[in-house]
Amino acid sequence: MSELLRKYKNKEETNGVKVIHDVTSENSPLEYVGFKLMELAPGAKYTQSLEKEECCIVAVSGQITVTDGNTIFENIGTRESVFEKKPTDSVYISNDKSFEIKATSDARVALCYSPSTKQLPTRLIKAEENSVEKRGILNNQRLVHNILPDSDSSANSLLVVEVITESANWSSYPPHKHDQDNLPAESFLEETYYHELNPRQGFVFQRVYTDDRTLDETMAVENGDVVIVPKGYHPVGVPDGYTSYYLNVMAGPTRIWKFHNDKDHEWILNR
Ligand SMILES: O=C(O)C[C@@H](O)[C@H](O)C(=O)CO
Repeated sequence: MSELLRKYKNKEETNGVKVIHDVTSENSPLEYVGFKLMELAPGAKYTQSLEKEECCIVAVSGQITVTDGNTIFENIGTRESVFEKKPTDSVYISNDKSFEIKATSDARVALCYSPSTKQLPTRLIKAEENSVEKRGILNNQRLVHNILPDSDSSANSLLVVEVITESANWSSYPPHKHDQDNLPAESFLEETYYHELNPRQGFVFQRVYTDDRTLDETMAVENGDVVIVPKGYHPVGVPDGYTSYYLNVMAGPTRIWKFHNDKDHEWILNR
């Protein structure tokens, strides 16, 4: 199996907390992006003391209460399923701070990390503050919820976005990459994809490839899987009958999303 694909595995529960995914710089090729996906039973608590990394806590589904020890955000999270197709609440916590998450219902929570040294204020990113975009035409249509876009200076490095792609459509398409630290032409951003499918037995295909094809992997991605994109183009194709959701975390040396389309496929934009 590809080293870029992390399968969903039903993990053992410790005090109501299941850590389903834990992508770190120690166990992946990523330097700038860390990603954790947890399932919490009602009443379960997860605490963490951040060192030199910032964290964006996304209430993927269900409700949670989050505190950094000073401020408390109670019962945040707006949906029971990502397929309600509405934005959710998130909390930004800066490096060298601690936080506690308490589930107030069954909850799925994403923790998005990136190295950081400059302290910034804790911030509740309310669902209604997400900018919502409809992108694409024909069979390339998707719905985007911008949680932490580069236009929002609440974070030092993290960029966080959700994408819903309808049945028989493509997203992250035409294929684009952001793996050269060469602004203003292109930025270097690593990326993770956390995928969900509706109905849940579905799958999508995600290809990760470079121009010279020294990296060229096409993965069958199922509900709950994570795909790691250290570099290269990374399009997603969704089969007929299934709706795709993914949560992207991006980070790199400069907090700008400046991508480069694969020239061979850019023509699809001009139909
Ligand atoms: O527009 C899309 O289809 C979503 C992608 O841009 C996705 O967020 C990504 O690949 C970011 O680099």
